[in-house]
Amino acid sequence: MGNRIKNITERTLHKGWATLSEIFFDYKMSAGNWTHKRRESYNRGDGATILLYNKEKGTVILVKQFRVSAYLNQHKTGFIIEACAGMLDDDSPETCIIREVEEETGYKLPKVTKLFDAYSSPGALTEKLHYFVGEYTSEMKVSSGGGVETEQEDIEIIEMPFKTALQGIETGEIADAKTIILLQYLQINNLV
Ligand SMILES: Nc1nc2c(ncn2[C@@H]2O[C@H](COP(=O)(O)OP(=O)(O)O[C@H]3O[C@H](CO)[C@@H](O)[C@H](O)[C@@H]3O)[C@@H](O)[C@H]2O)c(=O)[nH]1
Ligand SMILES: [Mg+2]
Repeated sequence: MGNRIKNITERTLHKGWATLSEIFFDYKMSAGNWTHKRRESYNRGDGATILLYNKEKGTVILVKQFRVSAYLNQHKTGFIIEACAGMLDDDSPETCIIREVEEETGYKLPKVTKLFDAYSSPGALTEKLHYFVGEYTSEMKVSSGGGVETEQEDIEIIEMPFKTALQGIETGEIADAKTIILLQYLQINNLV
């Protein structure tokens, strides 16, 4: 196919908590002619997410927090039920997710299993999300969780039957893409 992208330039439109950039590049169309494109791209770094499950109890642990973007886009309450997740900052995905699980849920996991990476929304975000699953037991609960207070996090921890979570996808109570992907991964692979 040859190189179809050249002359990429980037200009920062807004640098705040994350960075919104304007990207210009030359793009060779399938027909062979070159075009000039402009795209906006939002960069808040990469992240990691994990679904905690307990096979014996048939349960999963999810977290619930207010997400203003969903609230602005028709979610009834804005309180979204999600798999635990966090931004990598300078850590490896595995170190990040073990830290986030403890901060958000209070469980300290000795081991996690990496599944795959996926771009969260490649039309608009740079973000690549690293997906994990991990088995939890009650002995792994070391603190109350709930998030980091200095970061104003206010996270509710929800332990629920795996079947109830699957039903939540059908009813719309669970409406977060990474969470649906992970629940279906457990289902397809008969892990719970
Ligand atoms: N001040 C400020 N704080 C922010 C802003 N946006 C987020 N934060 C805060 O930054 C922290 C980020 O928390 P994390 O647990 O690291 O990330 P997350 O918000 O749960 O996001 C995770 O899931 C997302 C997918 O749903 C992923 O997009 C993301 O990469 C990460 O994995 C939270 O305290 C959040 O309130 C902002 O614009 N301003
Ligand atoms: Mg988080």
